[in-house]
Amino acid sequence: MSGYVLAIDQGTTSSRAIVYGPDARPIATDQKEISQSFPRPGWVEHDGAEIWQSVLETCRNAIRRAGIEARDIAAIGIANQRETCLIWERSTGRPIHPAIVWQDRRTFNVCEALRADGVVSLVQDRTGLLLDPYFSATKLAWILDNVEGARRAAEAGQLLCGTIDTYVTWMLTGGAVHATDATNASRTSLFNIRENCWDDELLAVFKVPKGLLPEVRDCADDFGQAIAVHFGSEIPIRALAGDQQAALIGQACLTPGMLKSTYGTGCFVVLNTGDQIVRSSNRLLSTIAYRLDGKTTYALEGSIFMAGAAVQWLRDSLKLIKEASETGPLAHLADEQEDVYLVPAFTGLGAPHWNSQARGAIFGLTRATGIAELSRATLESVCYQTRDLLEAMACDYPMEVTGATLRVDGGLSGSDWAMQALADCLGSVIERSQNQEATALGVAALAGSKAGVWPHLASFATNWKAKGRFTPNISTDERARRYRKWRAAVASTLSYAATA
Ligand SMILES: Nc1ncnc2c1ncn2[C@@H]1O[C@H](COP(=O)(O)OP(=O)(O)O)[C@@H](O)[C@H]1O
Ligand SMILES: O=P(O)(O)OC[C@H](O)CO
Repeated sequence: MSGYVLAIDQGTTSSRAIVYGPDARPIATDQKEISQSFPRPGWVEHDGAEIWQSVLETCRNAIRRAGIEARDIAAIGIANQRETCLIWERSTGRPIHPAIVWQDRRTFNVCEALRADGVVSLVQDRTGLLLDPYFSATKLAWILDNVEGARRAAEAGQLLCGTIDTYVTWMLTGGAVHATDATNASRTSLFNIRENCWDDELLAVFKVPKGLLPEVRDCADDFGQAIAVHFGSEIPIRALAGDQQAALIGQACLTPGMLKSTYGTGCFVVLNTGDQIVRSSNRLLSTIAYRLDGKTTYALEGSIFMAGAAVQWLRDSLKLIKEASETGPLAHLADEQEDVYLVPAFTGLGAPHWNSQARGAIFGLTRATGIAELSRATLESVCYQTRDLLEAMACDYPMEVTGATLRVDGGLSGSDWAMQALADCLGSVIERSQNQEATALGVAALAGSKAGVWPHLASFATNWKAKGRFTPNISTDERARRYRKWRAAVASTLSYAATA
């Protein structure tokens, strides 16, 4: 065994595997898109078997490309899209229903009924989350209630459940380990973030049997061995973390007050709040940033459902572009006189609005509006939503919105045009990490340090470097004018959603 680390990043749009060398530099990577299905309006599903196959294949390809053997790998770390969950048969590993994805809104009515039962403050107090279909609990209960015989089989101990990290670990270990980490557990609505345990009262409220749930461990911990049949020899699994929390570590935001913004399918701003659970008055989430050696570090999070997904809408639904990367150059060509605003509330609006009923809207269309202007409005919508989050965060925690520095990563952060627009929108400096794959790096750092082949996490803070830097380039008045228009567009969208 030498100091190589294999990071798995199982995201909403794709699975990635990256092999890092002993010096923590990426040396080989592989990526495979996974399909998403939308069986009904507001429903979003993944095929669990496809997820598993894509993870296996990308890992094998990355190891081969790295020119190493499985026995050279000291540890595997797994980061994953959070909240998305599965229930599978204990005996075969076969999921009994497609994974219900974090974006899925099918349990809206269940949440409304629970709201009427008065459990909102119980959920908020114990979990730091809001009562919303976004989180896993109502999704798990939905599967149990809608797959014939599932509740009975669950009570008989024949089924197991988990978020994607747990399923991948189960499959990698050949069914030997049923575990998750504290960050993923904190996104289920079933985990008490103060007591650090599954909460019996919440399990009863959401009707999820405790026997289905995985054991909760530290983020850097012993998660067993990937069995030899997968890669030729056993590889220890030494870290699990939700992708946004892994990116917080990959961006070296390891001290209270540091924050990052990740632009993948959605956008997630996560602020490290240290050992303090900061309760938001602005509908942000209090959540677990990481748990190491039994010590929990907390975070405040703002979640936007549509960032890169809005770009995918231009590509896949409107078919205006062939590649996501076309949007930046197109936006650059947009007519400055056109003042178009897109509110991408395709599955409702996330933080700070949390409105499940809102739907997308475009404002300011003229006969001259074309692909360029729509591309610009799409990329700008991501920037304005980020500002909405930061404005809300600054009311809960002492920090600057304008004049600060924001670390960014994720697929969409690769767009220079979008990152310049973000700097203009916030009036802040945007620093793009030299490791755009901050999620994979973060979970590799956890696994490598646990396996003892990489230095302690703290050294990441001193080695962190920006590769791209974007500084604001518009006047204060123009920034204020555009943001006013955006807020008016959101207000109109919400008011339309409220119309019976
Ligand atoms: N150059 C680009 N310009 C605009 N959007 C991009 C660009 N590159 C990637 N994206 C968007 O970023 C998303 C992919 O980012 P990624 O971090 O891989 O997401 P995830 O982890 O959610 O699978 C896609 O939704 C894609 O539309
Ligand atoms: O797939 P991503 O990277 O957009 O992340 C999804 C989030 O973890 C959902 O909470």
